[in-house]
Amino acid sequence: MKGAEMKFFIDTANLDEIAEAKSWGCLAGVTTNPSLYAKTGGKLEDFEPHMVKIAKLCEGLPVSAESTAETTEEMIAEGRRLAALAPNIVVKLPICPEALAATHTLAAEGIRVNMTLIFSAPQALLAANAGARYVSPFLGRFDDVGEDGVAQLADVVEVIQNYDWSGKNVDNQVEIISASIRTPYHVTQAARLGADIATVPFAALKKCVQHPLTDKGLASFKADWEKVKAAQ
Ligand SMILES: O=C(CO)[C@@H](O)[C@H](O)[C@H](O)[C@H](O)COP(=O)(O)O
Repeated sequence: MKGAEMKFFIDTANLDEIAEAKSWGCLAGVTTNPSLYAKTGGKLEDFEPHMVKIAKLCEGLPVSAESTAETTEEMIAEGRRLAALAPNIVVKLPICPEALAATHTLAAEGIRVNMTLIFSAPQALLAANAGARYVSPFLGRFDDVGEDGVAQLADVVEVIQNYDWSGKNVDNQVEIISASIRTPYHVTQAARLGADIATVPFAALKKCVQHPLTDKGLASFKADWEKVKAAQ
């Protein structure tokens, strides 16, 4: 089923970047991961309070907080703890057998799970069947190894949109978050394929706003307006 729009999430744990992107009026969510949290310079004990800050800043919007647990039991415990931090926290788990089992339990409790590190359609199908609310296929990392990330995303979009996921999670739907987005080209391709969401790092988001011809056009509008003013 096609979504009403393609939503923009920001892929960062940096509060200033999130606040600025939110001020643009087109932000629909936030995704974070351990590497993005590490980039903020945050300490281990500040991780959960930091996620609460993001969740408050983006009240009502889904904010993915990633678990670093390794066993199913630990993932369930951490998932419950993260989900209890704020109503808009989505528990992010990397696909593996332990995480599928944890997703099944968490989804049955009404907790939203975003299954990440998806690199194939079967992985996405397994995640959705286990109860994931979101699946996150990666684009850029395919390009890094000389493969076609867009073609892989096309497979994921097609197979997920082939089915009705009612009864699998609390919202009865699975949304595809295109992740590892590096460029405006990736955003265009994600939208062309009908992915529900593109989660975009702040630098790439800014590149999506800019275009050299926009800058050129603006400069000439300004110059011409100065001429109008000077002629008064
Ligand atoms: O999985 C999600 C969103 O659900 C992302 O946060 C994901 O972790 C990131 O897009 C990637 O890890 C970023 O990867 P990259 O820019 O290093 O390729």
